[in-house]
Amino acid sequence: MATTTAPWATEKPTALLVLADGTVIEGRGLGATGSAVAEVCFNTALTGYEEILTDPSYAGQIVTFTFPHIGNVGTNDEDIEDLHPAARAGAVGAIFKANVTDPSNYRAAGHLDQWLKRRGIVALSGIDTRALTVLIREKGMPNAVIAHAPDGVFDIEDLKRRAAAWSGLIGLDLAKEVTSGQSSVWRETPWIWNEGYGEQDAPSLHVVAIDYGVKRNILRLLAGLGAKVTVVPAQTGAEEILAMQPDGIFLSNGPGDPEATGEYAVPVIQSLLKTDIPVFGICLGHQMLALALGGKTEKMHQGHHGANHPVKDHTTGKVEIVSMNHGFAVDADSLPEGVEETHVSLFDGSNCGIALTGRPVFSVQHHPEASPGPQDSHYLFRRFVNLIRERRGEEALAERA
Ligand SMILES: NC(=O)CC[C@H](N)C(=O)O
Repeated sequence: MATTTAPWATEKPTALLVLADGTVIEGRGLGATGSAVAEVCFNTALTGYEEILTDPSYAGQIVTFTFPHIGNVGTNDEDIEDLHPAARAGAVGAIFKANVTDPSNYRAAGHLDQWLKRRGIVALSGIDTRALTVLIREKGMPNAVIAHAPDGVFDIEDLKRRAAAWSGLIGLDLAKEVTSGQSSVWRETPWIWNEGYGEQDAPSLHVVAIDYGVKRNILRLLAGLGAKVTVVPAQTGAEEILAMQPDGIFLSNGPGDPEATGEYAVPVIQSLLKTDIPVFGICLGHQMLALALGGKTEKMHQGHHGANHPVKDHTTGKVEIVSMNHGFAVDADSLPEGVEETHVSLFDGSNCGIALTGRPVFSVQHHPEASPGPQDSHYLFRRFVNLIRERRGEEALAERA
């Protein structure tokens, strides 16, 4: 029988979180044994831990869940978000407050502990996640090593050295680590209650999605709106993409520093922008579109990771509650003339969307595909498909279903 009480009175710690400043936090180990060095962030979503941990944008990160009870709905094979699960792109570590209980849910196929082991995610439970969250809010996202040893034996000085020596996410191109090795066609459509995922039959338009670490639900939503989606590796050249005769080009989310990834992605995006093909970017794709247009990105203090962030769409005046996962942001003041700021975070005023004036090119910082999170922003996929339909002389879909 799993326990949910803090075990320290009677147990030896079997996991440690060692921060780059030498702070050592003791917990109970679960998931993979061994250690991982990464940046620690916190995510405030109440549900969707499997989708969060398999979001490739979390590569190079350890996720602290502020929601105290994680794991009680178990795991299944449907709620994964990375395109190539064998490659295990996503978070390298996870931190929970309560110790993980046995699963209780009709969709559960397994226990979170076993699932974390299979995914190679090192995890720790039984700590004061509020205190860690306050620390991140005050000091910013720390670099750290998370270590799990079932016998409780650790070389703490070595862990401290490794945490302090890690370069951090600034300057790291992680998209090349998580992108597809080859092109593929995506046909799965969104999940429907009691039916599961669907299969596309007759796509009417073609979208090429550049995979910097794409989430599956983005591809499902595009497929559900009638797009045949060809997913191409991050380093695919513009000529090769244009030879596929896309009706639209999608720039995906992904991990790491947009400036580092931009080294090869920006020239490709700049070439694609010379055509009149509609372009839509999400998160890392948004940041790289901004870089391609001459803007700048910067590292954030604590980042935005959750499923309850209010964002205002200036083009309609409406507020949407969105899913977010980013530690870098576009500096709105750096945007050149001809690039409008379309969306803004109502938490801190940071940039959440841009569009090229008079052109079918736009992107957002948040995650309109949710998974997990609210579906308020699904309309952005329809906005993209409508730009494609307009260029093809077809009637627009209603922006909200
Ligand atoms: N979800 C994403 O695409 C994240 C983009 C980028 N890696 C960031 O942290 O800001």
